[in-house]
Amino acid sequence: MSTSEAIPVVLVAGYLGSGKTTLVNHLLTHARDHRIGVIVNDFGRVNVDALAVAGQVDAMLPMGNGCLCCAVDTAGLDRMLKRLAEPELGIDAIVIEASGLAEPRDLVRMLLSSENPRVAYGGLVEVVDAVEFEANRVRHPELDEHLRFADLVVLNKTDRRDDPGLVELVRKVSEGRPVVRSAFGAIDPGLLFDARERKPVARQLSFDDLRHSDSEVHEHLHDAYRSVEFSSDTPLHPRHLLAFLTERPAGLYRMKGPVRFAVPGYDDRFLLQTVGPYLRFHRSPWGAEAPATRLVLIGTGLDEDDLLARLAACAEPAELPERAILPLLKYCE
Ligand SMILES: Nc1nc2c(ncn2[C@@H]2O[C@H](COP(=O)(O)OP(=O)(O)OP(=O)(O)O)[C@@H](O)[C@H]2O)c(=O)[nH]1
Repeated sequence: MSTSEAIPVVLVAGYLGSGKTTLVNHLLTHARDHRIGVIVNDFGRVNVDALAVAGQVDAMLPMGNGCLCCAVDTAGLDRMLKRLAEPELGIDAIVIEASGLAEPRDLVRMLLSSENPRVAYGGLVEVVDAVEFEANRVRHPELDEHLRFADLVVLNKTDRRDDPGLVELVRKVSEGRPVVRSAFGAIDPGLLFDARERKPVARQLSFDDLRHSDSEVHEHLHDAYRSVEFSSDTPLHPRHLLAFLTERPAGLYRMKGPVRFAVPGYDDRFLLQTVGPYLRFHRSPWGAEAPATRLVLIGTGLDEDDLLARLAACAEPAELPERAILPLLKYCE
């Protein structure tokens, strides 16, 4: 299996009672054509309650909707990832629900150090209780740091408190992380990951798909996040693209798509994937696909015109020497 097909592993963290299980269950029940594997990193306490998983550690249950659930302790994480990533399971994404007391950094570190080529870091989602936000910050000052470490913040329980000032505060504390509001964890799975191979990339993230899929989720979508598409037949200058990627706008959560460069010897398909600050390219031949850059950018508060103009400015029709691409190769798998 090529790394371009690596399964994203999304970590869902957040303080006790913030709504992590509710969000995970929402993802499972709104999976549409995604197949999601769930790992409850809960140090013994199984709490995927809405799915009635009354298992013991390492239990793995095939669910009616095609999902798999299991519970695992930290030591077993790698083993569970390996099992869930078996190609015959056809899993599109793996979601790990951290214990409310877990240190998200440890989980991220563990994931990034995984040597399993079938899985890839898919982002740290920090769930925040809108009602208890200020009180929890006082009781647990480390929560501020968790927010700064997150790739995406889900401000949950907005049915009980929906305050624009709070969104601003969360954005400030998290130092500009993308923030989406939710009630009962109702975020669109398409924000976190794509369905693999069953649909062409161009459709995976289209608003039309989302519009016609689920009205409840859809209601949150417009103000929750947006996707911006950029395409160019003209090759991009690797250094200019890297400069863009280094200065990604704060609200940009993830980015994906093939990139074309005009560097002799490097005219392959460079599949770009970013989540938060993480960035990688997977290089492979174009095959039957027409060489062109086609990127989808997903985030909150994105300035589409600015993004498109900055990406268009990366176009460089002239052939470039090898040294132009060298700095980018360290992000290649
Ligand atoms: N009103 C309201 N209640 C919510 C929302 N999301 C979750 N809850 C409730 O809040 C409680 C805690 O939700 P969970 O999803 O179990 O939270 P958790 O973060 O998994 O909790 P721990 O596993 O204990 O850390 C449950 O009673 C949920 O039904 C929401 O958006 N609005």
